[in-house]
Amino acid sequence: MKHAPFIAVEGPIGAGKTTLATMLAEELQLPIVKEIVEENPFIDKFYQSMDDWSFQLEMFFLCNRYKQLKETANEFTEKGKPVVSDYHIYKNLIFSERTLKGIERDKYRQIYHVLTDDLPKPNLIIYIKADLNTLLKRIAKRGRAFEEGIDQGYLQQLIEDYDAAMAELADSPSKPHIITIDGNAVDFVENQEHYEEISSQIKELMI
Ligand SMILES: Nc1ncnc2c1ncn2[C@@H]1O[C@H](COP(=O)(O)OP(=O)(O)OP(=O)(O)O)[C@@H](O)[C@H]1O
Ligand SMILES: Nc1nc(=O)c2ncn([C@H]3C[C@H](O)[C@@H](CO)O3)c2[nH]1
Repeated sequence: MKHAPFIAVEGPIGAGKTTLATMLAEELQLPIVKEIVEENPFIDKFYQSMDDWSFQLEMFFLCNRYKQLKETANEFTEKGKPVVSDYHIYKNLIFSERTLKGIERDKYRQIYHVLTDDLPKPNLIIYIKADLNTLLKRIAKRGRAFEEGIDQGYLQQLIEDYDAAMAELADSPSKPHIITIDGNAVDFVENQEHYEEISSQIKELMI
């Protein structure tokens, strides 16, 4: 890898991004950038009524991530220091293209590009793929109240959107290296060998 690794762990809701990103940051002694969840003032309302709250929610995520990634650039990537994150900024487009419609979607897309085009982009993505059953089990295990009645059609659609997005990212100008993990079969939480298999692939790329 030519530059210091900027590692993003990605995958649909409940795939295990924060869990894996945290494990990697601990083992590799890297700083971690984590998504803001609990302080989000729109997330409950969004899950109760997506049509009414999508724009506010997507803008909130975008502004937060923009701020975090500006700080990440200043503190780490522009200084050639490695960092791991439990998201890729591109997830804003993955979600917003699904949740927004018409003029709001067009406006959001424009704002997204204005804000993010010059942000640093990860050069290594760990993509955790998982099917609907696995995600539903993990979401239930985590037990966040606002995700209790999550629409299965929405989740399935996001699974497919994520696959398409990873193909787009692979072709994007930042040309990230993408490691895809079968999140149904690989259990990096309970199985140490499974975890080491992932971390050794990353360590090899960091040499
Ligand atoms: N490989 C795994 N095997 C079993 N349980 C897992 C695995 N990965 C994650 N979990 C559990 O699944 C739940 C969801 O994991 P986590 O919060 O890391 O997902 P996430 O992808 O970051 O979610 P979100 O999209 O909501 O940010 C947690 O309870 C976590 O302990
Ligand atoms: N609509 C929408 N847009 C996003 O950019 C986005 N990022 C995360 N999420 C949802 C998934 C989890 O429920 C919860 C925590 O990740 O928030 C999002 N929802």
